[in-house]
Amino acid sequence: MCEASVEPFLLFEHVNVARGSQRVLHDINLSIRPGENVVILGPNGCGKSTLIKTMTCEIYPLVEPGMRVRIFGRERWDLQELRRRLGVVSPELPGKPTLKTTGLDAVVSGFFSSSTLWPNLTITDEMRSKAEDALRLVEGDVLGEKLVGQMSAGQQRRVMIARALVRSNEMLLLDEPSNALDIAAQRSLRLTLRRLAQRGTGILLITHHIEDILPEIDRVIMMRDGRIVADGAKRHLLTGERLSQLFDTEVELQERNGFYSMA
Ligand SMILES: Nc1ncnc2c1ncn2[C@@H]1O[C@H](COP(=O)(O)OP(=O)(O)OP(=O)(O)O)[C@@H](O)[C@H]1O
Repeated sequence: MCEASVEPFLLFEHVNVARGSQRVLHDINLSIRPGENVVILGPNGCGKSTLIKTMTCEIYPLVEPGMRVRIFGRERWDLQELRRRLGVVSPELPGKPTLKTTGLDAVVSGFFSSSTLWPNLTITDEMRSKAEDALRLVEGDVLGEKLVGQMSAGQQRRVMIARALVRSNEMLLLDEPSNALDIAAQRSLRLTLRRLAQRGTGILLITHHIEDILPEIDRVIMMRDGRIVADGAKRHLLTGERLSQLFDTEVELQERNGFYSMA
């Protein structure tokens, strides 16, 4: 199959989004292929999280002439169905009840997009077995029995990735995944994400940590003031000069074994 015939995972045309009375995304045009690995970079408040929330239909664009949103080739989605195809890992837990849930049950709760396994839910053996597989995939087997509220931030993040993967392993959307993780937990999270990318899961990453940009990520989208100001190959865009302009501060970059860091 030639590349041009592959239906994009996401297609945004002339997307504008308001939050409150303020327009925060302006004329976003974006196409992302399934399995593509992309990082979105930009200063605080530039609209990165709003963009992700628009992709997951938590926020809707303004209905205006020329606006078009297609996700997995469709314009209309039942939210539950969309969340079954799209793995979303946000910085927060899905809700307080998650804290009293075991790691395995938290992953199973992903099938229902719920914060815990409420008594009315019907859980099948297949769901449990898929949840165990997902936990294994993030090397979180030992977390199955542990209460989420008693896990470290890094362990919770692993469980949340498994929870996102249990529904789908097509595309994983991660908003600041390494926040609040210590150096070892950040490293192990990156290894987990690299493994997933190498297996064909598309990674769409928002981060403030340059070190989070995996070697497998080859596309960089830069945002500023609610607009996409650059979108292209990592080798062209991930430079100190570009980042200095984007963040309005002097940035020097160094690259080692496919990873970048501030010099
Ligand atoms: N719940 C909200 N209600 C109203 N405005 C909001 C809300 N959340 C965000 N905004 C505004 O939308 C704009 C974009 O915010 P968003 O959180 O998408 O940026 P961001 O790039 O993800 O920021 P950060 O890097 O700090 O997480 C900002 O001007 C922000 O003040």
